[in-house]
Amino acid sequence: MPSSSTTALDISNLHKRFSEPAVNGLSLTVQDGEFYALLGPNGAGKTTTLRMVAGLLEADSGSVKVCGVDAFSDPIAAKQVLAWVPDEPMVYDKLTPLEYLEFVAGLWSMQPDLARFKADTFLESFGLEPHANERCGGFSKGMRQKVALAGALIHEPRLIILDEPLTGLDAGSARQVKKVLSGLVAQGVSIIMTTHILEVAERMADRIGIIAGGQLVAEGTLEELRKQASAEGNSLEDIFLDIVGGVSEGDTQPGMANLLDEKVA
Ligand SMILES: Nc1ncnc2c1ncn2[C@@H]1O[C@H](COP(=O)(O)OP(=O)(O)OP(=O)(O)O)[C@@H](O)[C@H]1O
Repeated sequence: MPSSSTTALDISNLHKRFSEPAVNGLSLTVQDGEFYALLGPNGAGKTTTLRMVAGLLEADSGSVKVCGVDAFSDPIAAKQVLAWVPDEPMVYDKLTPLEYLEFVAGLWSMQPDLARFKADTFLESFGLEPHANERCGGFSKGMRQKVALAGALIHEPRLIILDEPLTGLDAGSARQVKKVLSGLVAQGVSIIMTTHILEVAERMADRIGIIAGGQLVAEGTLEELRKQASAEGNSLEDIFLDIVGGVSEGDTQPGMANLLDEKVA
């Protein structure tokens, strides 16, 4: 059972190697009700870390605790308190959003009345109400993303793990998703999210962790990061580029420059 610990996520000395080390002794914590943004250049190990936390990839060593539950020795209990939303979410084309959400709620053995209430609430929050009874097969990528996100949130997880949740969303959809996430954090839910949209991390995150080469190279509030960086400017972009340098790992392209072109509402 989850403990009453105030730590929603406790990652300690996590390692994962493919042909090269992808995650190399990473440790970080996310407190209850905290919004934590995980930043890093391409190939830094962000997705690999989150996949291990979500129980989708076996770690070589280290430990992960989700709301006090050891995710490696008790993965089912850990999965009950977390939500995982990958960057390419999957929904069933032949189901309508309402059917999909009721199906997912059924997998969690939720009471039908509560499931319907939660489904209606999310469909409204994500502007999907008018499409509640249309099949997902005809939906745009952004609409499918919002349906998948609603499905991941319906069982009232205490820790939400999001990998690039805003990629591919238009400004209006991004705003809807950000509003839902902020509302959940205000209720005490914890979020760890990867993003290349630094403006989102700057605006939404309580704390920001920067990883490079599979290791946490900086962490703190925006103010704390400002003090750690020697950047002349003081935007998160300046701090980020100062800390990780301007070049992505294994990449000859300028680091975040192309990604920073993405703008959100
Ligand atoms: N299944 C895999 N098999 C082999 N190598 C992998 C696998 N998954 C990830 N890697 C490698 O591990 C390293 C970290 O990848 P990861 O996807 O975690 O980075 P990331 O920080 O999420 O990058 P991005 O910002 O581009 O999504 C990369 O070098 C990647 O090529």
